[in-house]
Amino acid sequence: MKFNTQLIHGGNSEDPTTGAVSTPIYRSSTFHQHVLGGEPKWEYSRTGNPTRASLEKLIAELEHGTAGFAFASGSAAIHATFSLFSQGDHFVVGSDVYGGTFRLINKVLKRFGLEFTVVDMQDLKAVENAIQDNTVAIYFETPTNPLLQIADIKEIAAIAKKHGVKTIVDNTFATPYNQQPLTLGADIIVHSATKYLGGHSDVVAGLAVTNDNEIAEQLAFLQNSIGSTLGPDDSWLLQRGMKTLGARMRVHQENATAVIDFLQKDEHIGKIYYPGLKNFPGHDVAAKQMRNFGAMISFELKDGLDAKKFVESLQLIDLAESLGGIESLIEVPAVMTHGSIPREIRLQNGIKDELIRLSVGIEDSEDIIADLQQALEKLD
Ligand SMILES: Cc1ncc(COP(=O)(O)O)c(C=O)c1O
Ligand SMILES: N[C@@H](CCSC[C@H](N)C(=O)O)C(=O)O
Repeated sequence: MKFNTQLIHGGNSEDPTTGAVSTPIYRSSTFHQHVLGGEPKWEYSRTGNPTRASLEKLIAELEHGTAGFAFASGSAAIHATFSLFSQGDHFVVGSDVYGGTFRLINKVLKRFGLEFTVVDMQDLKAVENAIQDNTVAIYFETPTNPLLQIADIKEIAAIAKKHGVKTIVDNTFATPYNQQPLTLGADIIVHSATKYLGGHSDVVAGLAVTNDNEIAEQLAFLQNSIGSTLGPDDSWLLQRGMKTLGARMRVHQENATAVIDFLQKDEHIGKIYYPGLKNFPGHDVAAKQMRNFGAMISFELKDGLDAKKFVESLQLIDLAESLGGIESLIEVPAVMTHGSIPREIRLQNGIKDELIRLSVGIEDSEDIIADLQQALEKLD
């Protein structure tokens, strides 16, 4: 089955008892057991739920994994993944990650004795040099949030394998439509499914996928033990959203290309961060490992122009945290999504106070551009 067909017909796309083509929402918290002490397929909905299982099967298929796991948020999926490891274990982690992941690492996981070395994932030598005797995994995003930096998954996974450590990729920005890290050598993928996978800004969810049976067994154990599972209603809503991922991504891409073209020509715009630009540092690697470059764009205004006034002047594009929804969203990472990173570390990692991040939606591109233009003209 090809990708778009899989989106629609993958998972348990037909209910075994009724033939319903949309997986039913099984709201039951528990399931009747016919035999005491038997091994029922379903016993309790934290342990396993048919609606959630359909979604988990679908994401495993899309990412070429053998097992998928659905969580109450992307952060919960990331937390469960790090919970595979133990006190004293060391991780090499990308320097540009979502602010909440930085917070989880620094304010939570470190308290439990996990150790981290932060590295620019674009520098393969630095990645290898950061590996220590107690390193267990390399964790990174590509493209990153919010600088759109590109890490070479195949090369990093090869370094990891050479040293006997795991590769964990946050595939939120690319989605399996644009990039499939397990096929490039990664061991675990995590997603904030709140973003492109859900696609309609109406569900908070997280997913993890692996192709390693031992990790899968442990993740199932942790998912049940920690209990931050995705409920059946949200599982259904997410799978419903995912059916149109391919169709949405094509329009997101078309619109992003038009917006990039506009931004490049506009006199108010300074630096643009977008892997589709030929002179962007990660362009060649992105072209090699991604189907297309995606619809996340970060940019700076020319020196002296007021970023606050610009984002507050937009009328169609929402000033809001999150990304990947059908509606265009804009934000200032330093104040919003990456506000939990101390300013000096943020600046050191390249996230300027004035950086603006745009998630290009699937409205008519003329309207998105007209809105950007009118807000930019207010700066004159
Ligand atoms: C790249 C990335 N990973 C993980 C997360 C966490 O996901 P969630 O908000 O669903 O917990 C986010 C955003 O929140 C993100 O942008
Ligand atoms: N205020 C939230 C931040 C949510 S950011 C959501 C998303 N990852 C994005 O990058 O837009 C928090 O502090 O967790």
